[in-house]
Amino acid sequence: MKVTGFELRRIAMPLVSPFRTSFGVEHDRDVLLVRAVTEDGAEGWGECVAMSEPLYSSEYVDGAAEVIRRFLIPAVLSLPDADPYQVEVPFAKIKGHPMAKAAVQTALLDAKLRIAGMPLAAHLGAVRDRVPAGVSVGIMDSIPELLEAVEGYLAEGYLRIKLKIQPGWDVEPVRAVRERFGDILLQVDANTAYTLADARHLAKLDPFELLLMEQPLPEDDIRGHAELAKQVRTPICLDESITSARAAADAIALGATSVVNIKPGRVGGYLEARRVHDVCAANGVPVWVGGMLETGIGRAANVALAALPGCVLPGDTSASDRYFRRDITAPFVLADGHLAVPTGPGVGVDPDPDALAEVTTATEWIAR
Ligand SMILES: O=C(O)CCC(=O)N[C@@H](C(=O)O)c1ccccc1
Repeated sequence: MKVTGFELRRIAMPLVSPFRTSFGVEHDRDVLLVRAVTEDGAEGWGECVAMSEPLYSSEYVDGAAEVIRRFLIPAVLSLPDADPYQVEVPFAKIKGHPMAKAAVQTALLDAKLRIAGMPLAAHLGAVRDRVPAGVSVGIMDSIPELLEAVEGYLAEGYLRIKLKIQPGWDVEPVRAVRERFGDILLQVDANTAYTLADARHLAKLDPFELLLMEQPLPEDDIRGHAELAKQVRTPICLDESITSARAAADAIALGATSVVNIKPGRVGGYLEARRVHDVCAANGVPVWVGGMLETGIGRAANVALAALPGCVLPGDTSASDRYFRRDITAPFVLADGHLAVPTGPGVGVDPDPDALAEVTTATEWIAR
């Protein structure tokens, strides 16, 4: 597949409500989209999930744009065949920047699959035509406000609730939700906010029968998570720590995780995400697909990934209106608590030109 060039397009997507985590509050998304254009006029889209600031991981959107512009696109254009599998060779020589790499690789994968007329879900090995939807609920100013938000999401049909937690907002909110809503599927996400010294406190979550406790400790504290797993009954799920299939194998072998959140942007793309899925499946470790507040482009690809056999828990694949008043693609809409897996070639959705124009803040074309 010959690529004539790439478009880097920045869009500003206001969130329907502020989204607060242990590392900050998001009011809008400054998203970088990558569009690959091939010689015969086909195109493919990739969404970079890096946030505006390096708070979830070391990447941030301006930095990702620079790495894509200076290093990743030249690496692709230097290849005789801009194949998404083959770009992993020159990309491996560039250290880090998985979200930037994922955006470029996904644009190439989308183009290749559109040309072949193959849906991404089929290419990845999907076994379902719809996936159960979970929803992520941010840290709130009060417990009544939290209960109102959870009640609304359950009324919409979400099948799993994930509560963001941090020191000072953990046991009480979980207790309140469990007492109010009974035995719903419920889990928590700490985004690295605790240390091993908090083990006894985190064990206070055990009576609430949570599905999992996500990333309680810093992303590089694998030993700490293995130690914590011996002190709490709630299953540990890693997110930020799982940067590759090898990292997943190591964390599993060391007893640091018993569930894995797969995020393609965090591991460098959907091809490595499938490898993480396969390593976890080989070890009997359940996985689910996390989210980074994606637009319909990234959301479509995540829903395809969530249809793989090992994805046995509802993911953070929520409906578009969880975050956006108007998505740049046809909105993903909850149906009986599920999202339909796109059936079109590639990621299976296209940006609506008018919606895209409305939110575009910058665009640049980078050619051979
Ligand atoms: O539904 C979604 O897309 C968001 C799910 C979610 O909570 N993402 C969290 C996370 O740490 O997993 C996040 C929020 C903000 C920024 C980055 C990540």
